[in-house]
Amino acid sequence: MEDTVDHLAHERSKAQFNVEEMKIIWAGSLHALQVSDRIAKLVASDPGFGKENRAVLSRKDLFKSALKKAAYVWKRINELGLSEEETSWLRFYVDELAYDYVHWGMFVPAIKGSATEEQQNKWLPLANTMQIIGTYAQTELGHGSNVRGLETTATFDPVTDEFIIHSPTLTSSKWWPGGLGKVATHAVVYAQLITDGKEYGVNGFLVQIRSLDDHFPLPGITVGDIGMKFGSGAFNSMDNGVLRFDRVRIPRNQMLMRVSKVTREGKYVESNIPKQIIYGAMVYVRQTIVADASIALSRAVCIATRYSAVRRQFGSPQNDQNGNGIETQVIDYKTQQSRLFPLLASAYAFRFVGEWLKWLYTDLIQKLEGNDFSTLPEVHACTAGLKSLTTSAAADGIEESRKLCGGHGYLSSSGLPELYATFVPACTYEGDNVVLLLQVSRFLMKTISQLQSGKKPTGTTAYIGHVEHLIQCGCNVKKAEDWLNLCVILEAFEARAIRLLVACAENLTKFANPLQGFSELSPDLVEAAVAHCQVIVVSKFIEKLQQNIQGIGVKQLLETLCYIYSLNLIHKHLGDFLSTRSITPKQASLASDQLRSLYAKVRPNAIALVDAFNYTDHFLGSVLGSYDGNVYPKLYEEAWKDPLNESVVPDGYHENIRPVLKQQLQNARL
Ligand SMILES: CCCCCCCC/C=C\CCCCCCCCC/C=C/C(=O)SCCNC(=O)CCNC(=O)[C@H](O)C(C)(C)COP(=O)(O)OP(=O)(O)OC[C@H]1O[C@@H](n2cnc3c(N)ncnc32)[C@H](O)[C@@H]1OP(=O)(O)O
Ligand SMILES: Cc1cc2nc3c(=O)[nH]c(=O)nc-3n(C[C@H](O)[C@H](O)[C@H](O)COP(=O)(O)OP(=O)(O)OC[C@H]3O[C@@H](n4cnc5c(N)ncnc54)[C@H](O)[C@@H]3O)c2cc1C
Repeated sequence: MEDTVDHLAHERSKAQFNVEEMKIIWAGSLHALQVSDRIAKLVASDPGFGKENRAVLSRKDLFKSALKKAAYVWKRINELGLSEEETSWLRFYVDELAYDYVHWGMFVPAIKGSATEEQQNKWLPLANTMQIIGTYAQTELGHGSNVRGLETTATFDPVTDEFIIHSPTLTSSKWWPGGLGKVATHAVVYAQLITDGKEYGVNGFLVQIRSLDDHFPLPGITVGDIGMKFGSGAFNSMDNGVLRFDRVRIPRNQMLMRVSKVTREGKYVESNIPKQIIYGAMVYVRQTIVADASIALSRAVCIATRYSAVRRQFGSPQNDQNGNGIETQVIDYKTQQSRLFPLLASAYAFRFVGEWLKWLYTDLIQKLEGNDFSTLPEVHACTAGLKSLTTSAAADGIEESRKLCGGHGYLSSSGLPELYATFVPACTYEGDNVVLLLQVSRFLMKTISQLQSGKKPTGTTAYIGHVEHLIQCGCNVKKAEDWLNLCVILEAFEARAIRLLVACAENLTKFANPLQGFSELSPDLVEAAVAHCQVIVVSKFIEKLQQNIQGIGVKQLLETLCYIYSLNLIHKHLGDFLSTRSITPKQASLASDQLRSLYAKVRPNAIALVDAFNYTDHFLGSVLGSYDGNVYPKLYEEAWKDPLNESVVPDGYHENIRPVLKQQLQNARL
């Protein structure tokens, strides 16, 4: 008989805050919570969205199952007449990577951002109804980070009014685009534009790659899948592809011409729109990846927290003299708390900074519509930096969550290995995390150099305008409780960031060649960029706390999490804080003392804090993280489902086990 006991009920009863209100904070609004909750339940109750066996499917079967699910998603969206908001929640909860992620996540945004109105009117209706399926073909075998170095060419032929798309070398083969391998019918292809014998840099072109009748590649096109990727399941449901062009002709009006165009006569004409708008789809996606990071991390933390409350090891004070009695919940070990609770705090921190980044991006789009490009550099730096910071931390956090679950965390049924394998490439796609931090540092060095000309930094760099104060100020913390002051914390982060940035700027002046200086100092520049991004996350968490937060205990708990996020970072980056004299060694030790008290405050609320994510068991996909905490029967049951257990004596016994055993027996007799 099924066990219906809630093994975590006691934990839930200890919560000191209103969980339902916290769910609203996490979701962003009551409306968002209601819609997401409704769609989560819809997905969880529909067998068409079941996700059993993913880890044991062969690549072909996994891909086929992802195709089936993507088609079913599309069918249900249309049958139910879901709104755009409901649709995105549906895809989110279905939780299976397929071509539709890149179609909706990159192909459509690339057209929206880089095509003219006329082009949008032609292509968007086709894409929006999935009469065509698209991919984003930028990266090549030889070049990913260095977009300017792409080799694919698009040469204008004035005789036929066409572009000739060509892959001149092996390394110019497009490599990685998602959905390209087996599904996409069209691609936005990034290529070097050549007209009238001159090169005009990278531009986007809309190219049909497969027939809409029989799905065969069009003449001149070679296309296929790039092969198995890291981990079982995970990104292997996606057909990341390779694509080569042998002088493929497309009409001139399939160059995406919002930013610049080629006339009928072959003249290249630039508009007053910055060229970087061509990279707009990347800015958009980087912003969404910050939200993905908080989801992926919160999912891992939810699993690790629930399991840590169920799992017991060693004796406890309640034991009798013989050591008999109840063992200690591993969540009560201080080491477990010091590893787990900062991750929990980070999940909330990333959620809030992601929410703010979405606002910043929406604001940019509105400004662009009015031809105001002033915030583009800052938005580029924020999306690049926060994408880098949050994905690196989330990937590390998922792996730490696996370790927090001990041996069982290594089992596929814990959900953690696949979550890690699916999420870790976010550190690479949409820009390698180090390359992106170098972009941030370039922006910051520019901001600092402009101080001399009297330009006042604004937005996320406003603190750089207070350079004199921040270089001189000292931290006033004298006892552990003094750290419970958000202004003190923010100033310590700002002081550390600015001191690292100014040191970099000063060191750069020692090089006659600025490019060489930038390259020599790049490790320091990356560290300074991280410090700046941490200022953003901490300050946005603090801003969140200043909003009208309802519900008993909710604000207090969020404050506790904000302190944990910040003080743990001080602990982790102590070298920076000490070497810049932003804090003293004594203050560092007081921060550690305060962290211990903060962990004690979180402990009774830990389960409720992960319940506030409102994840269904279907979405979590973990026997260790299920809501009821009924871990052991689920683990036991799951093991028996493995294909190896379909037969008692394994296939191959007669060929490969029995002869070995016999030989051992014969050897022993000799
Ligand atoms: C059970 C199942 C388990 C499931 C579990 C699910 C859980 C996981 C959760 C979520 C997973 C969701 C997965 C979703 C699927 C995702 C699919 C992935 C799709 C990936 C797509 C891609 O990767 S597309 C390719 C992206 N490529 C890159 O990002 C390349 C990086 N390189 C660059 O961006 C640039 O080339 C670089 C900026 C590095 C170039 O440098 P450089 O040549 O020096 O600079 P230049 O080009 O000349 O620029 C000069 C100038 O322009 C400014 N600038 C640069 N870029 C931008 C920009 N994007 N916007 C605005 N401005 C820009 C730059 O700062 C310079 O400015 P100035 O200094 O001159 O002022
Ligand atoms: C799962 C997945 C999905 C993807 N989907 C798509 C897609 O749909 N469409 C698409 O076009 N692309 C896609 N990509 C490609 C992705 O965008 C690139 O892999 C990414 O931009 C990194 O580029 P790269 O592979 O050339 O890395 P490289 O640049 O070769 O990086 C290798 C190493 O060199 C370092 N490095 C590189 N340049 C510098 C520098 N200037 N200074 C210091 N260090 C440097 C990096 O830090 C890294 O450690 C995908 C990739 C993955 C993994």
